[in-house]
Amino acid sequence: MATAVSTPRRGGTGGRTAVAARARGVVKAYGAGETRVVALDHVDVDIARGQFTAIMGPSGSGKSTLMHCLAGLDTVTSGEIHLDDTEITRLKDKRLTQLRRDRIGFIFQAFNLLPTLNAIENITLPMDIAGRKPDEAWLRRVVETVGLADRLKHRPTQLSGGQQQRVAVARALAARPEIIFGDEPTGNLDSRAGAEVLGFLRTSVDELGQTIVMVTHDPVAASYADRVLYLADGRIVDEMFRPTAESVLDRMKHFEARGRTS
Ligand SMILES: Nc1ncnc2c1ncn2[C@@H]1O[C@H](COP(=O)(O)OP(=O)(O)OP(=O)(O)O)[C@@H](O)[C@H]1O
Repeated sequence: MATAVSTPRRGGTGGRTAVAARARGVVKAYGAGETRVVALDHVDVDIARGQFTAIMGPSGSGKSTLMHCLAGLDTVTSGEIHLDDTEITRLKDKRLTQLRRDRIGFIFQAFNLLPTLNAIENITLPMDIAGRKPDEAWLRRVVETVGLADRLKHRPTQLSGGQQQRVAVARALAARPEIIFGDEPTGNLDSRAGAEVLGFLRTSVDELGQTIVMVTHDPVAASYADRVLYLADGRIVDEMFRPTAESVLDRMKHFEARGRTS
């Protein structure tokens, strides 16, 4: 398959499009001449609002590049990316920085917490920097959703890895971004702590209406998503809805076997 798109429509989404982000004809090439690498090769994709989407594929297939382009962290070589009605591929640096700050949340493999700040200070830091006052009721709900209510005064070193990543999840959720991007958010966690964080991401989609896009290698992590996109050689080659760990693993084996015979 060449595309993973749906028709944008409105209604029941508070006036926003039902597609939170979309890519059309996106090409991303690094280098030039003999060292040119095409990381994304004409990718078309729609990311549905209020859904949890996982991006999978072999190492080097373009997962991180796609996430970075969708999130405005990297520029595209050609093609368009829209966040709701904003074409981010047209924005100058300053506007793009503002857009990332105001409309997008990030969770990375490294928790990226400031060691001198306690949990609640880390959670509200991006809003403090932006000069925005947190919505207290929302903040309480987020903190309760990720199970941190009794850990708010703890510094990162006083928290387990799983708890630190929950702080990072709460930090991403606190500003109510339109979309959260996660790059292997459970990559540094043991399976129990990883399951907890994934459970909270799932809850934030189901109960808080959050839109999440997550890059992962892990079929168990992908099984928390509503939809899995498969990349190979910079193209979207398949997608799966309502995945289970078994069905994702089966699909991965299929691609690996095909990769060996092609
Ligand atoms: N800054 C860069 N300069 C040159 N090539 C790059 C750069 N970033 C990525 N690439 C290349 O683009 C391709 C896609 O890389 P990308 O990191 O998106 O893959 P990935 O699927 O996320 O891989 P992994 O699972 O190993 O993290 C790879 O061939 C990679 O070597």
